[in-house]
Amino acid sequence: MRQRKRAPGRGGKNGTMGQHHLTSAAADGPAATDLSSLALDVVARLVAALERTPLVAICSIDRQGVVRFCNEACAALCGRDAADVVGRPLNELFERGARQPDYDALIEAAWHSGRNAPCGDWPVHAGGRDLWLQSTLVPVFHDGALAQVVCMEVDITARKQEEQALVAAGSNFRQMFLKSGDAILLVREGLIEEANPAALALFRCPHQETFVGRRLADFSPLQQPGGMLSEAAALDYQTQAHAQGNCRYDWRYLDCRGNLFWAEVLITSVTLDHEFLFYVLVRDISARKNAERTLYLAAQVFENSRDAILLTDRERHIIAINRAYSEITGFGSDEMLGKPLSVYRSGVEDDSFFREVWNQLDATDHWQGEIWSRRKSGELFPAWLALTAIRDSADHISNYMAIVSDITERKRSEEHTRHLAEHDFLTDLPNRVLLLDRLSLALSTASRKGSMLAILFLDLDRFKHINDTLGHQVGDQLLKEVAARLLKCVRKVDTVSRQGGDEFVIILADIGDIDHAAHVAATVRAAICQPYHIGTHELNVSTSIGVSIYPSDGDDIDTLVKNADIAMYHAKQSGRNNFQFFSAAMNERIIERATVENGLRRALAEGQFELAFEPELDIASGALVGAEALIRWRHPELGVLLPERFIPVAEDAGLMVPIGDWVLREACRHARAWHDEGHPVLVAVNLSPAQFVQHDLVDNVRAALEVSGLEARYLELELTEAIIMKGGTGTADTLQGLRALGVRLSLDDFGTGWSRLGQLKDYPIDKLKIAQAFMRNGVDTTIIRTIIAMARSLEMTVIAEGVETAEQLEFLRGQGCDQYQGHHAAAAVKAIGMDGVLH
Ligand SMILES: Nc1nc2c(ncn2[C@@H]2O[C@H](COP(=O)(O)OP(=O)(O)OP(=O)(O)O)[C@@H](O)[C@H]2O)c(=O)[nH]1
Repeated sequence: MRQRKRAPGRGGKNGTMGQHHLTSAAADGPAATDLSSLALDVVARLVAALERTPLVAICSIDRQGVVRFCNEACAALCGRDAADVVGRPLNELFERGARQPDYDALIEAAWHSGRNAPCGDWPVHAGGRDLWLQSTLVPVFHDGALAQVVCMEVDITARKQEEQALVAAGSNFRQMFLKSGDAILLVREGLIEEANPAALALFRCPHQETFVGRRLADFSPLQQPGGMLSEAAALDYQTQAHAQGNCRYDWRYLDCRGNLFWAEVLITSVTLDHEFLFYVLVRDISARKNAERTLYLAAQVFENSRDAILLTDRERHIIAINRAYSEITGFGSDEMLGKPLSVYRSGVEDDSFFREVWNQLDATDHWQGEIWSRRKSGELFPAWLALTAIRDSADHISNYMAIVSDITERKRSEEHTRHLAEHDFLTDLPNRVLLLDRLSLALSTASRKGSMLAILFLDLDRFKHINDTLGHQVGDQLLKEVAARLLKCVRKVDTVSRQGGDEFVIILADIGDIDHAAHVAATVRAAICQPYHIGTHELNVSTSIGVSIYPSDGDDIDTLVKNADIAMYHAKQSGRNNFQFFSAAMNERIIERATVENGLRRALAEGQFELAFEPELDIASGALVGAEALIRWRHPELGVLLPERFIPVAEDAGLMVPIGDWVLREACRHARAWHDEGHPVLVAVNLSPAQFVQHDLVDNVRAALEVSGLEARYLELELTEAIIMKGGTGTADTLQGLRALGVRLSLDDFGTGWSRLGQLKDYPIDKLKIAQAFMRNGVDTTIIRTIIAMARSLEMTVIAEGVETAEQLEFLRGQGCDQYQGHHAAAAVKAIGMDGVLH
């Protein structure tokens, strides 16, 4: 047995107390003498092992509780040398606090019973540390008597701490499990083992038992929204969780009341004692899913809307456009985003329009209306624009949304529908509805302007006969052709409508006088009478027309139409193929005009016109210097008619050119005859405006001179101021052309209409005729004086018309007037026997 030197302690005399004690115990025991040296050696080794074992702290105490032996581990546990431990009370080395009495009782029991005390865990303060010790008390006998109690202490502090930590952790997790807002389920071998209160609430299950023992798949619909079977999908996720430790996914569950809800699931795979568990965390995300769905739907609506949608920021800069916007306008996102909304205005509506729009939008958050929009190609299209202001949570406008609907088609179809409603299907003329509308407009315009309008009511004559003999189809074609002809007879401002059947109504807007209406009625009648070629048929048809005039025949629509209808009935009664005015007086006037017009044509052909001559005398010498040719119509029934009776009709009927031509030739012929008789007198011929606009006036004058053999200087052409005022370069050219022939030009009726006296000197005028008006009612001396002075300064001859008295003549003479004409001149000519010259 190896001996080790040890420092002497209070409890020992020579070195290691334990060795000494045990050795002595072995040497002193009754069996010691019997032990062989081998046995002694074994005991010694065991004692040494006990003394040095680090696992168990061993000490022994005497009946007073004082330590008599301790091994190295025990000394280390006390934080002292072994020598310092031996001799100290055990309770001083290992303080057991409140449980000390229990421990003391155990020791006492051991001493009394001589039996081992049960092993126990004790919290102990030793060596300055708090420890957990597992203590065992073993009584040791010596010579049959209980000599010591051996205390064996195993330091279990680390294990105890671990156990406590585990308990603490377990408690925390439990708390978390119970109080978690998320549903947590523990699944063992595919079956739910436990569910927390949040799970019960989420799945609306009344008890744990509803869950326990069931599969999670029992709380899912058969299929998930993606179409997969729930069971197969769940298995997939579990496999993933096994492989990766956990797996997160969205899932559609079915609660205990049969309602579906969305959840986010975190499934964690846990392995415990070779068993697989799933820790399933279920969080209700219905609200999020709904929001996602709403967002998704909003995005879908935005993108798939057939209307163009455009979003702007608060400053009205474009931040998004949808596909339809690009399709409708042709503008892509790259061209639109970031640009101000105003850049894409069509330009049709002005700034003030859009100011109003934005004012209303900012006030009420909405505006909608029709505008013109422009495509990238530049094409304009009608659009319905709906603007909405979008507000943030603080109620401030954060964005604007514009929805632009292309309403081109709608407009077109509305237009088409309206057209169908307002037009006659056969002729496409306005029908009665549109006619009344137009008539109402025309009437209010006429009433405002104080003008006249006419209504022509037409009905084809014996149209039924065509239908009956040739069939409706031919009748229809005829009606179409009639419509086309009617349109050609009127101006754009007039309206031609079909009332139905073979009746048509024409509105002639803003007519100057009833002659205009009569003229159109006559033109229409003539146009309808022209033969029609329909298929193989040549047809002749006539029409009867009734005319009413606003305001004289009525001032409202119904009266005017009714009266035109009555007038049309009269036309039918009067033998058809004619027109009648509603008012008898007008009818008479129109009939007279028609009679005159027809008579004029005959008069030209039959030579019923004559010329009378009014002499023109030189004031100074009293000599006959010329004669003005004046036309007369020797009417077979009415006798001699003065120009006032027939010239206006001739002008309207376009007869002034042939009549004027006749006058010109006849006057030249007369003048030449006077010359041949030895009277070199000048002849004056009035030109009408109609002649003046003729291109061949100069040629006609030349021809008249040539045919008659009259020298040009003896022909004087009288123009009116109106002719010169109306004329442009054409007038000046014609005047120059006439002047070049050598004829003289005089200005008739001077002083009544001339507004630009300055122009006078630009025209080759030889003579001014002071208007007769200045001679009537006494003499307007100022004007006559002015005209004479002006003629003088322009070196023109001046002649006064309508001179009736010697006083007038004297006045003119006093003013230096050159010539005169009128009754006084005629009388003078008679007196000197010259009147015969002019016949
Ligand atoms: N082809 C054709 N005929 C029509 C249409 N609408 C009405 N009619 C016929 O037009 C004819 C009109 O006849 P009326 O105006 O009454 O008599 P009319 O034969 O013209 O004789 P008067 O008017 O007295 O001169 C009738 O025979 C109708 O059947 C149509 O759309 N097409």
